Amino acid sequence: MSDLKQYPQALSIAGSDSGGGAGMQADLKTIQERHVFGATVLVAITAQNTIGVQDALPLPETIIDAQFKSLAADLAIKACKTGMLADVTRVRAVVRNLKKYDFGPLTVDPVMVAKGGAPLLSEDAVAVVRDELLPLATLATPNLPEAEKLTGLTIDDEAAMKQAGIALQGLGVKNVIIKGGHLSADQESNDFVLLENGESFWLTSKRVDTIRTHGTGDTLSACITAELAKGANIADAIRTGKDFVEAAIADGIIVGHGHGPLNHWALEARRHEF
Ligand SMILES: Nc1ncnc2c1ncn2[C@@H]1O[C@H](COP(=O)(O)OP(=O)(O)OP(=O)(O)O)[C@@H](O)[C@H]1O
Ligand SMILES: Cc1ncc(COP(=O)(O)O)c(N)n1
Repeated sequence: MSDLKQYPQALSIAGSDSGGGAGMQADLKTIQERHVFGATVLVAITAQNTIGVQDALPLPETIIDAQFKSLAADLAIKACKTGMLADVTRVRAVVRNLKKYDFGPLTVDPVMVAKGGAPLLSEDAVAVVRDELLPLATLATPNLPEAEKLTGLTIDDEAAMKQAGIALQGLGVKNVIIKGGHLSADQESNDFVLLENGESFWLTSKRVDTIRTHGTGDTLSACITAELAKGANIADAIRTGKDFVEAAIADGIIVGHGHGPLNHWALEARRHEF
C-alpha cells in the first residue's frame, strides 16, 4: 500500500511580483502555508520591488490559454483565484478559460493599483471585470477604491461598505468581502462580509501601524482559496483568511526599503513558536 500523501490543489491566476511580496508569489506562499498544493496561470510579469513597479509585461493570450489547458488535462484543482489581470485582452482570456474548465469556486481579487500607485489593470478593463468576470465569482474581495470603481459609490465609512456589498451582489457575485484596509483614519482594519444566503458580519482586527503591507489583499484571497480547496464552507474560509493575514501583518519581517512584504509564516509560527 502506498503511503504517498494527497493534498488539495488550488490555482492562482495572477501576475508575477519579482519582489516576492504580492501577486502570484504571495499566493503560492500562502497556499503552501495552508498545506494545499498551488498551481499557477501566469498572466503578466512585473519588475517590482517594495519601492514600486518598474516595468510590466502582459503575456500573450496563446500562452495563457495553453497554461489553462495544461492544468485541466492533468491536475484536480478544487478552487481558484484571480489577481492582477493587466488589461481587456487578458481579462477576456481568463474569462474564456474559466468558462471552459471547472476549477472549483472562483475568488476574484479585482486588483487595480499597486500599493505604490502603479496601475495593474487598464481603465477600460474595469468594466470587463465588472460585467464578464464578477458574474463567475463565488467570492469577490475588493478593497475600498476597487469597490468604488466597480459600483460607482463613494465608500468612506462602514455604512457605505455595507451598501457596496449589496451593490456588488447586484452585479452577480455570490459572496462579497469589502476590505477596510484603506479606511486610514480608523484604529481598526475591519472588513464587511455579505454572504449569498443574506447573512452578513464584520471581520475585525486592530490596525497595525506599519508600511509593510505589500500583498495583504493577495494573501487574504489566497488563504480563502486554499481553504475552499480543502472543502471549507465560505464563512469559515473567510474567517481563516482574516486570521492568516492579521498575523502576517502584525508579526512583520524586514525585507526591502519600501512597502515590505508580509510574514507568511506568522500564523503557523504562533502555533508552534519556531
Ligand atoms: N495596517 C493594517 N493593519 C491590520 N490589518 C490590515 C492593515 N492593512 C490592511 N489590513 C487587512 O488586510 C486585508 C487586505 O486589505 P486591504 O484593504 O489592504 O487590501 P488590498 O488593498 O487589496 O491589499 P493589496 O493591494 O496590498 O494586496 C484586510 O483584511 C484588511 O483589513
Ligand atoms: C503582480 C502583482 N499583483 C498584485 C499586486 C497588489 O499588491 P499591492 O497592492 O500590495 O502592491 C502587486 N503589487 N503586484
